[in-house]
Amino acid sequence: MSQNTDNVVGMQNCDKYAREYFMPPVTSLKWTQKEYITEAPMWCSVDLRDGNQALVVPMNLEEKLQYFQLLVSIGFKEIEVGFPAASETEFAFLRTLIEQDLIPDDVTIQVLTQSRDHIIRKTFEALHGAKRAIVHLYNSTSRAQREQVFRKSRQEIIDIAVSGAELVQACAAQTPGNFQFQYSPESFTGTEMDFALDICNHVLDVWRPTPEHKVIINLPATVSMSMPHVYASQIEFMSEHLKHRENVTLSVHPHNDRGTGVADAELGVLAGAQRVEGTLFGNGERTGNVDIVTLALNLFAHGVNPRLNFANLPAIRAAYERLTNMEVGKRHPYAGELVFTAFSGSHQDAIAKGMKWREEDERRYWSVPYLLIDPKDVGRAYEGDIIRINSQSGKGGIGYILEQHFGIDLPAEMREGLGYRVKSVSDRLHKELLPREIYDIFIEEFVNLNAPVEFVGYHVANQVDYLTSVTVRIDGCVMEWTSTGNGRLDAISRAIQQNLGVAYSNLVYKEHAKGVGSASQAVSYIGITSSDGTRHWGCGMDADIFTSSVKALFSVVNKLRPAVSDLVQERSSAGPIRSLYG
Ligand SMILES: CC(=O)SCCNC(=O)CCNC(=O)[C@H](O)C(C)(C)COP(=O)(O)OP(=O)(O)OC[C@H]1O[C@@H](n2cnc3c(N)ncnc32)[C@H](O)[C@@H]1OP(=O)(O)O
Ligand SMILES: CC(C)C(=O)C(=O)O
Repeated sequence: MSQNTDNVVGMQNCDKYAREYFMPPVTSLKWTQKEYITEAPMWCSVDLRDGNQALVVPMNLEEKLQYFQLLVSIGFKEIEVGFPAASETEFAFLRTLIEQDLIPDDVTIQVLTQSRDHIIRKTFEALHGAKRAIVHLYNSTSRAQREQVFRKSRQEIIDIAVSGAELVQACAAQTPGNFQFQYSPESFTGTEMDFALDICNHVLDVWRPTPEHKVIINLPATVSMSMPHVYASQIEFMSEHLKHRENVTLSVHPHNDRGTGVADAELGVLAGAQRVEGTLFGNGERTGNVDIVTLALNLFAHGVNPRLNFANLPAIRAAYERLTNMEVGKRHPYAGELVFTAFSGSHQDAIAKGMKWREEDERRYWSVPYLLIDPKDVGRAYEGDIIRINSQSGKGGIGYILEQHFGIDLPAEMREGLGYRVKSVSDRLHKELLPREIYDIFIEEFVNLNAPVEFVGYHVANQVDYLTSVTVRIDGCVMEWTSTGNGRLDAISRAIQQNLGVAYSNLVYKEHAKGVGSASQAVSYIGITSSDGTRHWGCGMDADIFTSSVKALFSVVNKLRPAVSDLVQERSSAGPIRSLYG
């Protein structure tokens, strides 16, 4: 349903934009029948060229060398290393790679050149002795570039491409090294499809690819102009009509002007592209090139081996940021600081339960709610990365933090009270709470509470009716209370109720160990229901398991405040609380 926007002012000049792209004359769109990409495409990193040419300060020689090593370590087999005719640094970098034999045998370098004689000749000068290199020739083909920049007819633009292709071929024949050829009709997305096809076929007719010497035809979304399905249709059209198709490697090179670089690349591959050019984290001109990290990990998340290694993504990101001086956004897919983090309560609850469900049987496919992939697979830790706590958080997440960081496995009922307490602290302070701060709130609110009634010790006189005396200190006075019960804890509980005059029921108990070996502690939780029907919880920690439960009992009794404080005051003035030493 369209909205009436007549009264929305400010953007009426949208009518100056036409859609300067060209839908191909297709009758069938085979790519629409495919559900997902079943195999990783060939990847070509263009970080050191397209990425580098977009930096405020392009990388120096040493930085380019380090970046090259980074790309090799990730597993790129094709790397566009630069535009050797552009600058001394670019030229020297290529010479260094070749002369110092820094290119692994399974890696092919690629260089870009305009279709201009002196630029092509300079490029081959730089390539002298390259073991394997792709020479990437381009000229602009879009209607806008033909009319405004080159002011040439279609035929004249074809002539630029063909003469460049011929010179590349001639230079390759005279230059020591092994060379493969690539052609890009630059600004392809603004080019009429019949013309894009025509110019590529002219270049292919010059290079005449064979199975041994395939040619790469690279169809760039130099500027992304259409919705991704149009780009996919363009790729499929080219794929189906290019000459020598069986000896052509079809490549895509999406930019991200419309924020759809990843979609363009994925649909382009569905539509027949066998190769993708892009950069780490999408660095590149304007809004960048397509992000290969995202593409690769999207495949990974579909159970397809991306054949690039991002198992230590934080280290790759750090190297990228250091060398390019660019920043990866906090919500950048897979790599951003916050992309595996849930602050909100219902997400945290589902994640914590989902993680447990999978821990029970690791053969289960990963389907943890809200987490597309297992953060550990890209080098992220669960601790500190997944669940973080602020005023939007809930008991599930808070319980998860205490369990993961401190081995505290709270009873479900107890989580709620702590949850509200932690949220309110975060809300009041208007900040995220770190695990240690949450633990401190837990300790302060629930653990080994000893005021107004301090537990000092206990003695069990017999095991028949569990005659037990418990020593306490109130307001500096030490006293001993005695009672029987159907167990030691019950006897102590009765002693407390009789001597303090409090009444509670439904005592529930849970305990577990925390830590291992001599440092291990017993952690006990006790819940009671006071006479007004409210549930209260306390926790005790001690090296001795029974002592921890007594401490838990005293903690919860002390939490009955103000009731207990009042009773203590009343009773001590009336005298029935007998002091031993006071
Ligand atoms: C979409 C892309 O990313 S394409 C890659 C872009 N990258 C770069 O440009 C970075 C490296 N470039 C450079 O350092 C410089 O541009 C150089 C060294 C290559 C060339 O420098 P210059 O000749 O001084 O300048 P410039 O690039 O502006 O040249 C413009 C001329 O080349 C022509 N031209 C531009 N691209 C091409 C091309 N691919 N093929 C043929 N001619 C071209 C223009 O029409 C213009 O012609 P004119 O002189 O008749 O007006
Ligand atoms: C040279 C070409 C492939 C390019 O970088 C682009 O069109 O974006």
